[in-house]
Amino acid sequence: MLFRELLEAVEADAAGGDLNAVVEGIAYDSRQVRPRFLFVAIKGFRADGHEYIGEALERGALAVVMERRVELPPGVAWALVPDARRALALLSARFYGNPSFKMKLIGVTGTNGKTTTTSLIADILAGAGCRVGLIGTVNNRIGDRVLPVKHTTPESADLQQLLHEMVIEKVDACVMEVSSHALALHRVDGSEFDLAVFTNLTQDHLDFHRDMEDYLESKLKLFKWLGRPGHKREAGIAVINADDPHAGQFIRAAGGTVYTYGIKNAADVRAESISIGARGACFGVAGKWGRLRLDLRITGLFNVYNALAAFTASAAMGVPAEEIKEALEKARGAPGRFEMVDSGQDFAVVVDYAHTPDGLENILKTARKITEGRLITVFGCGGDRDRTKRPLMGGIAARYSDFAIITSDNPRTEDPLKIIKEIEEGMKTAGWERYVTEPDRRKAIRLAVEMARRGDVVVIAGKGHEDYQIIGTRKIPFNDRREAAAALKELKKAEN
Ligand SMILES: CC(=O)N[C@H]1[C@@H](OP(=O)(O)OP(=O)(O)OC[C@H]2O[C@@H](n3ccc(=O)[nH]c3=O)[C@H](O)[C@@H]2O)O[C@H](CO)[C@@H](O)[C@@H]1O[C@H](C)C(=O)N[C@@H](C)C(=O)N[C@H](CCC(=O)O)C(=O)O
Ligand SMILES: Nc1ncnc2c1ncn2[C@@H]1O[C@H](COP(=O)(O)OP(=O)(O)OP(=O)(O)O)[C@@H](O)[C@H]1O
Ligand SMILES: N[C@H](CCC[C@H](N)C(=O)O)C(=O)O
Ligand SMILES: [Mg+2]
Repeated sequence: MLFRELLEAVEADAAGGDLNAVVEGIAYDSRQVRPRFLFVAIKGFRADGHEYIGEALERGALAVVMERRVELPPGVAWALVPDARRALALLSARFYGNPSFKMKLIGVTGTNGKTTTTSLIADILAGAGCRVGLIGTVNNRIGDRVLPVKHTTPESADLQQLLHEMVIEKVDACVMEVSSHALALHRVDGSEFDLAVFTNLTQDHLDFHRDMEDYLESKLKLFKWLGRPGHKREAGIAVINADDPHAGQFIRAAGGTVYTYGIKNAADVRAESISIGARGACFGVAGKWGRLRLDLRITGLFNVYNALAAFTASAAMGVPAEEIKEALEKARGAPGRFEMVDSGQDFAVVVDYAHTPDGLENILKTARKITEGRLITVFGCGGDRDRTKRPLMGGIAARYSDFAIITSDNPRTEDPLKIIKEIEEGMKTAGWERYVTEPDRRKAIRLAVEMARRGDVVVIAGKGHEDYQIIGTRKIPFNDRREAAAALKELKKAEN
């Protein structure tokens, strides 16, 4: 595509060089530049893409989009833009032919429940005969083809390329997780959503967002876009959790049609007569789309919310209630979310991805309901992430567990012992002493399994599906489910 045609997608302050240059690809990282590419220079948190323009040109870039003027060899096409991340998104959308216009695009945002809810919606739409794309934390999928992920929500250029591949592969609907980072950093600008779901807003990411207000503002963006004049889908749909204290703000922000779901407050779709069992949740759904009973294979009150969100979104898109029921009752949810590790032992071992105060509270409340003996919690907190959630999670573990083992999550570049100490503060504030610390996650899991007796429940929280542990800048293979299974196997050997 000609550079000048691409530029129609952005409001450039100035442009020059060979505007008729034919751009064959777009890169935001100099190391990914190939001959005849456009390089977009982003001033990041750690590095400044403008410093890498030289390297991009050496690799064959023929055009550069930048926020500040950098001397370029004559002839190289260029444009100056006020916000390079936004420009990257709009240029990429145009380069790939605005793929989001060619399918139904469903975005799910919220602190917790995005992966689970997107996977449920994807199952329902696939059951209804759609070819489905999925974008999120665990993996990206085009139909049955599974692709690896770097982020929950990809950088805009990667996202547009992926959506373009989905168009080629005749995807009817793409369901994607939209993280607050993505909204704040313009990764989904240029993607137009038909439907947006809000799950909940609780504390997380205060390392990145100034405060909760700033976190909320970024999530609201997804809803402000819906159904606005000029938006290609003037009839956008918003699906909102009526029980979240921020529901009103989302409802007011949303354009298009709003549907709410909930358990406590008045809502268009409500769950009633809920029973939470070890192997699943069972409840009635009543409201706008009639009345039916759901017998799910996933459990916990939070999964009742996720299922309600998926139900409401799919019903609003026209999937018949009976088809939704069939798909939801078969669904296994996302891997590493309340996943039981069962080797025939007489206590339960649950691996879960809870890594926020609210997530941990929910999972432990659910675990409590199925615990006859003691609830033993193994958890840590990620390094280089929101520090203020550490003592809160310590306090929550203290409130719901009979015993806790504080260990390492992904310490990244922080000192694991320092992270553990910050978690411990929460236990100390609660005046609770029934815990030990064990920075080696493998040993911590073994210890929990060795301690467990008949009727106990061991919850291993924080890493869920992750198959690695990030220590320093190294990513080493590590898998909670496999570690728990290995610990159980050893226990059996020792008993025989
Ligand atoms: C906080 C955050 O989201 N940071 C993202 C941001 O990084 P940054 O601004 O620090 O980038 P930088 O390293 O300063 O580099 C600036 C620019 O120079 C370029 N560069 C750099 C080096 C070089 O040799 N050449 C070059 O061109 C880089 O490609 C980049 O374009 O832009 C980068 C390029 O897209 C992202 O990779 C990076 O994600 C980092 C790695 C990250 O960990 N993000 C996490 C927190 C995240 O996004 N998480 C959310 C989910 C959270 C949740 O829901 O729980 C997600 O959506 O995954
Ligand atoms: N609706 C919910 N409300 C509160 N907690 C939830 C909810 N759904 C799931 N959880 C908890 O949060 C954990 C993460 O769930 P899930 O992966 O679906 O969320 P996510 O929003 O995709 O997380 P991430 O931001 O890391 O991508 C689960 O393992 C569970 O402990
Ligand atoms: N998307 C979240 C995942 C956190 C998972 C947890 N295991 C951790 O590493 O903190 C993040 O990047 O903050
Ligand atoms: Mg997720």
